[in-house]
Amino acid sequence: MVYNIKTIGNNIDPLGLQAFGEGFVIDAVKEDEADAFVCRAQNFHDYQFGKNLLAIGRAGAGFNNIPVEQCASEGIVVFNAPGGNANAVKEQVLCMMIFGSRNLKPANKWLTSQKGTDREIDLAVEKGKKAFAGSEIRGKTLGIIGLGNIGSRVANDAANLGMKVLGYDPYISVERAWDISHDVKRVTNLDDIFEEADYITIHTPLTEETKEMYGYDNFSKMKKGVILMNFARDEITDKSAVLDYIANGTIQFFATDFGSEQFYHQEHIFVSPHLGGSTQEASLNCTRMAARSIQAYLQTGEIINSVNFPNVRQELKVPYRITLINKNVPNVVAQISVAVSDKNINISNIINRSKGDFAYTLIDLDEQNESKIQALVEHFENSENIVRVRVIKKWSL
Ligand SMILES: NC(=O)c1ccc[n+]([C@@H]2O[C@H](COP(=O)([O-])OP(=O)(O)OC[C@H]3O[C@@H](n4cnc5c(N)ncnc54)[C@H](O)[C@@H]3O)[C@@H](O)[C@H]2O)c1
Ligand SMILES: O=C(O)CC[C@@H](O)C(=O)O
Repeated sequence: MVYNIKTIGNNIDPLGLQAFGEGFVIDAVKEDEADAFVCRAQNFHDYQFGKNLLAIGRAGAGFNNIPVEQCASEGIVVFNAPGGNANAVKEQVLCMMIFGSRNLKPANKWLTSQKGTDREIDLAVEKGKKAFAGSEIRGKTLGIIGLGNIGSRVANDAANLGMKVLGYDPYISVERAWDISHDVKRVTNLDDIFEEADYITIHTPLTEETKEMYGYDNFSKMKKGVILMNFARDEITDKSAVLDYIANGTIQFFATDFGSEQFYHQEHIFVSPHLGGSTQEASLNCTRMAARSIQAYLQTGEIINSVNFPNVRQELKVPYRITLINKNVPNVVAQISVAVSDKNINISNIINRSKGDFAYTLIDLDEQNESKIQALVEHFENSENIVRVRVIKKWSL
């Protein structure tokens, strides 16, 4: 069995794609014939997915560019690469804190406007540089909103650099909480971040809840001279509020990874072109993670790192495995079991896990007879609550 993978956009790491290995062909077919896509930040809202498409691998963390619920309803499993670019973003955030504190942007602008011989410039520098004397991050308070893969790494490293770190994340996973240094103080009220922090960095996904969440209301609680960073998503901060609070001196420096004309050529703003997660290492990690998830899903039906279906892992030991994407409605598992026994087939193992309106069912069958399996597949294909049926044959019996 050969699977066709289509890369979307031209920023997919070729070395990372090698993780697909044998049994996969890259970019040999058109988008509507592919079994799976590997993509980065391309927008798939309003995109018409092909009927054959089984999976999308997002070689990155944020998946707000993909309509994941629509994908679930069309039987498409969406994977991301959690943590694959977290170190890259963390490093840029640490860089921005220091870059902002040391006034390097206005200092560089002032210096490069000086004319004359080197001696004359040197005299001007020594006379004028005090206007740009900055402050150190050691001993200051950093507030982090979102303590996931990126936020937790920023928290630990900032604590190691001598900062007092406050973290806010009402949905933090237990696993992630274990990774965070005891020196990081967890706060349960967002106001504590805005009232106490000298530096604030946001690392939450863009959701209905977080869209423009950070604006006038929070900023009115900030101390004067705060350095604010948004390396999460453009829409998370209210742009007018950012500009107004820069104008009144509350925000001393704003670093964002998302371009907007309103932010260009502003002394107190540094805009980077969505570079936080764009290092060679991160691109390789993320592509490799997306490729491995797709590979496992297509070849074995296992789900690892999906954002629209639960994780399902089960070693493939039987001749035939059937996987179903079904509506999460009562009685489906019973109907599936009855259908299998009606064909006089024995179930070796069945796993059914739901997420939202859809569920994934993996059925391992103690059966070698291909025509019996085919009849069962046809039954499932005609079942109203089942949106995707796949049959996976163990390679070597
Ligand atoms: N600039 C870049 O290149 C770049 C790179 C990677 C990720 N990102 C963005 O950063 C986001 C975070 O990435 P990550 O890898 O840390 O993701 P993650 O899923 O590991 O962590 C997100 C954290 O945010 C928390 N959270 C969710 N809603 C929250 C809320 N309302 N308030 C506080 N915390 C909340 C979650 O509980 C989770 O712990 C991504 O969703 C993506 O949008 C940007
Ligand atoms: O793919 C990219 O270049 C951006 C990645 C980043 O925004 C992410 O959410 O992982």
